[in-house]
Amino acid sequence: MSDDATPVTDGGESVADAADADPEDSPAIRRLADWDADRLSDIADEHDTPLYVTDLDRVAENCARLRAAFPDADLRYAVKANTARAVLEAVRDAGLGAECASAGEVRRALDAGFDGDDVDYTAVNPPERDLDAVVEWWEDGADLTITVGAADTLDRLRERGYDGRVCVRANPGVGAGHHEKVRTGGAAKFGVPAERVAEVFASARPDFDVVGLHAHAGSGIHGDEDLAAHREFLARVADLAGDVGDLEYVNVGGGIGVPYRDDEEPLDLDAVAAAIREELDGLDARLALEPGRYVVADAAVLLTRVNTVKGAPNELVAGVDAGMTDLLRPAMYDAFHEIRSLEPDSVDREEAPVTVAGPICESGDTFCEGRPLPVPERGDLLALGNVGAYGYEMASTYNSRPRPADVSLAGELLRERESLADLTRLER
Ligand SMILES: Cc1ncc(COP(=O)(O)O)c(C=O)c1O
Ligand SMILES: N[C@@H](CCCC[NH3+])C(=O)O
Repeated sequence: MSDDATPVTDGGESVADAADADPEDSPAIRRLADWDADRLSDIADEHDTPLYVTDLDRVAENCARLRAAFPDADLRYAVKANTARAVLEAVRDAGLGAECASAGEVRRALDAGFDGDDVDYTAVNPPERDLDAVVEWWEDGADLTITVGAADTLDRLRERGYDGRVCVRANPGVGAGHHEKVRTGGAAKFGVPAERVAEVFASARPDFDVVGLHAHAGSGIHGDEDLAAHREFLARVADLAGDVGDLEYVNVGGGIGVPYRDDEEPLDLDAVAAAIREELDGLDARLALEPGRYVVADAAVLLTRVNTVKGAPNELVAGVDAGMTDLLRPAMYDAFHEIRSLEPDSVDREEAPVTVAGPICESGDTFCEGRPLPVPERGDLLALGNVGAYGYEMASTYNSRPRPADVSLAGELLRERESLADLTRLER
């Protein structure tokens, strides 16, 4: 990496704000047990459940720790992880840019005040209307970068008269991440195959301002096996960057994982940074990263109330008012989320294996099966941890369930609860 690399956003006041969050003092992970049960209970009483509660200060702290570990890198928050405007503003104030997966995310980023030149649009098989919109905003002065993963996309940009900044996404053939469905590095739909990268760069250079090489291994990289795969990914990216040369930056994507279980240790960010530096050593280009999960995962909890308790002591089922429509990750990836009873007397209750299940008509609508928890009672308030990333964002209205509300820990309404009327608003 070049020594004169500079942060993507001017240091200025906003970076100082993130530094105010004091990365030294902020723990590497905020455990579910660290949330103030009384505060969460009050918020649930006021706003009802199911309810996301988001700690915007924690978002700033996470940004500050990233900045401390990668002082010279272009950091672009992957907006898809959590698009709440207040979250985007916290990230912007912390001095990070925005990485966007669609025209909709680009619009959200611009509306949240990101400068156009701090915005990347990662165009994966981009729909016509997304390209139309993004090129229009570029013509209107948003000097964004479009990350392109296919020669076809370059042609479609040429047809639209776009000659702005382009970053070419390579598929280095190796992926990493918490589940096969989120390992993008080797999946054919993403990026230009390694053997065609040089050719695509050569064809793009006369027509666009080609600024970078991009690759993304996958999401939720955590644990030794993943880190080893990520190393291999980085080595391949470095080779490709060496082959194409003359780059402003090499973007190694997102993917920094967080621990979801209480007994898992958080990643050592400095070690991750050192591995990246080692593998990319000698390249005359800035480093760019686009973390999503790391910024927001532990900044939110999902509150839900028990409405049904049934079953024999050894097969207790706690029926709750949140379901896979509010938090899809357990149903989709068998993802583990900690569950904590927020009832003051729960510490005095016996523990038993409990299945926590939602109101949806599928057996997959289960947050845990037979997990040791204090014996639940109807009306109990439960919290699910680490839901800030890909929690609310993957919520749906399946079974005609309105999406939940999202409230900041300070009590500000970030996203209203959907109403029954909202469910039919688009019908004609
Ligand atoms: C291109 C790209 N960049 C960044 C990210 C963010 O990943 P994560 O939230 O794991 O950091 C993703 C999601 O996997 C992605 O697809
Ligand atoms: N939605 C996934 C992450 C996908 C990342 C986007 N490429 C999850 O919840 O883990």
